[in-house]
Amino acid sequence: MSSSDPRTQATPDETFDVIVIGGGPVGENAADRASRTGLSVAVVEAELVGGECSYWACMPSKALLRPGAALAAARAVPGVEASPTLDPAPILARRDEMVSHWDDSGQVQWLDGAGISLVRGLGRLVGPRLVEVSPEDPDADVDDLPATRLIAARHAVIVATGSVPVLPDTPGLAETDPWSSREATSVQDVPASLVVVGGGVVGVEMATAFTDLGSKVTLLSRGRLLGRSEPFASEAVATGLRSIGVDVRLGVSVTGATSLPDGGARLAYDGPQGKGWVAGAQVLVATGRVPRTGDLGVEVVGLEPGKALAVDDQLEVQGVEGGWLFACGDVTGRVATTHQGKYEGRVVGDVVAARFGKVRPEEARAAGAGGAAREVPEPWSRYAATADHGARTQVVFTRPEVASVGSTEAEAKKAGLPVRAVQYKLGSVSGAVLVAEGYEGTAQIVVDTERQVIVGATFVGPDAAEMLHAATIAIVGQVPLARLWHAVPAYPTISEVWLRLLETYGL
Ligand SMILES: Cc1cc2nc3c(=O)[nH]c(=O)nc-3n(C[C@H](O)[C@H](O)[C@H](O)COP(=O)(O)OP(=O)(O)OC[C@H]3O[C@@H](n4cnc5c(N)ncnc54)[C@H](O)[C@@H]3O)c2cc1C
Ligand SMILES: NC(=O)c1ccc[n+]([C@@H]2O[C@H](COP(=O)([O-])OP(=O)(O)OC[C@H]3O[C@@H](n4cnc5c(N)ncnc54)[C@H](O)[C@@H]3O)[C@@H](O)[C@H]2O)c1
Repeated sequence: MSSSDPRTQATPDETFDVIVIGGGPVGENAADRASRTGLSVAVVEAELVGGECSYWACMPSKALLRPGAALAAARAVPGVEASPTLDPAPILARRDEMVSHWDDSGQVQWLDGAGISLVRGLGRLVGPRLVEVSPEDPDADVDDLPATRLIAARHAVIVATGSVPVLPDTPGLAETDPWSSREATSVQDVPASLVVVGGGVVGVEMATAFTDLGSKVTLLSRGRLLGRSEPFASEAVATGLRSIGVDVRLGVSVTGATSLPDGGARLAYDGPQGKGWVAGAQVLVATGRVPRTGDLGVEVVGLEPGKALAVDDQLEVQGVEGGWLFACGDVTGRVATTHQGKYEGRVVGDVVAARFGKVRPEEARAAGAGGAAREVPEPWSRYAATADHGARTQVVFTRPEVASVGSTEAEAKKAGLPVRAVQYKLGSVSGAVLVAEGYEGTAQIVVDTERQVIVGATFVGPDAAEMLHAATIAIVGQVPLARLWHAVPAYPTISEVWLRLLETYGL
């Protein structure tokens, strides 16, 4: 859009210091921090405040997965009466509670309490610091939605619009009316059988959840499962899925899909044994997500719609003049987890609050204020998302769980680090034996042998999730192994594996 576009000349209906487009978990955090130095902040949200994570992703998926994990834990201890199967009705009812019945009034109340304005509708950039907000579906009955209006930001716009699922252009696939993770996590009627396409995080978690709910699940994956994880984690998850009854087919590429007369679908694929097919009552496509910039108007500031918004460590969008456009969360393409996105939200909120709010001059400088002569904020300061690089965390809530932080061994080697990986079987630790009969799991640390610090860690096993944060602290703190030796794990906890890992390394 040129500066002669009538929308950029129009008087805005309202002006705020900061506009956040997207009221998901990441946008909420950014807005909260940005408002802390007296700036007025508006959040523009097209659907529900709380975003994908609260209603169609993290919360409902974990609510569906927890009962299976609890039952497995009960079964692993003699003397505890465990039911033979799970009952879907109360599981779905609890899921509904966890997503507040897809009602965002609690989150809206929170925004109100924090003094942040909510502007409902789809936000679109129409010029520098200018956002047009319109009802998301212009044809809908929208009595309660405002007509299109123009809002302006005095200082900054922060984009936190998240991501959208990808549907491969496989012939016939779209016509089978496949589920994305939205329909899967909000399921009301559990299908008798489910074919999952994609062996990433959504694929393996949903294969687990729907098996627990009673579906007969087949999972088709082009490569190994969880392709970015340590290979031993991929193998453990494949074994775990097969042990609960999932038909896991690896190395297969879906070539076509046909709808069946009874409402199901048949998928054809090429696999290691040649051509094959599988049919199911429902198909779930879990082949990844892309940043949501397609409908955001980024072309007006010279960026390409559909692409990630590339940011620096202050979350300032690269390639846009004037230091006013920022982005955080899934839309940046950096990391696609809620917690890492919220961390970015806190960083960008603090950067904006310090650069444009009422703070001491040295604080503003530390946050990178000052135009061309500005200082670059220090790594690991509150104005830099340093942990995005070497200390990303993720937990995959399968059985076994996979919890990881930092680099895998392969990533560290690729980055040219001199590393050595050491593993220890969790089942040999007293704490694990007490938690479950026949506990199976593995812990691994990747050590930079020159600096004698940990650069990556992976824990695979029941309840491995809760072991992760110790590793995260060791990595972020760059704690030398010689000092970690003095972090004495309590007996008998599963964390005693830390001692065993250090002994295995040679301490
Ligand atoms: C099935 C599933 C399970 C997951 N489980 C986990 C998990 O256990 N742990 C974890 O850490 N991560 C998990 N994730 C990833 C997590 O959901 C995302 O990383 C997280 O939601 C990103 O937050 P966000 O705020 O960037 O985006 P979102 O949560 O997608 O929020 C973006 C918001 O922006 C709004 N929006 C978009 N465009 C506009 C616009 N133009 N105008 C106004 N509003 C707009 C949307 O309506 C939405 O509310 C899961 C993802 C999926 C799909
Ligand atoms: N517990 C968690 O933290 C959690 C849970 C779910 C999702 N998420 C996030 O959500 C994002 C999306 O998850 P996802 O599983 O959809 O994506 P993903 O990128 O993790 O996995 C996608 C998988 O689909 C495969 N694939 C891609 N195109 C394909 C095609 N045409 N045919 C067959 N397979 C194909 C890929 O090889 C990959 O294995 C992830 O980045 C993840 O971080 C996180």
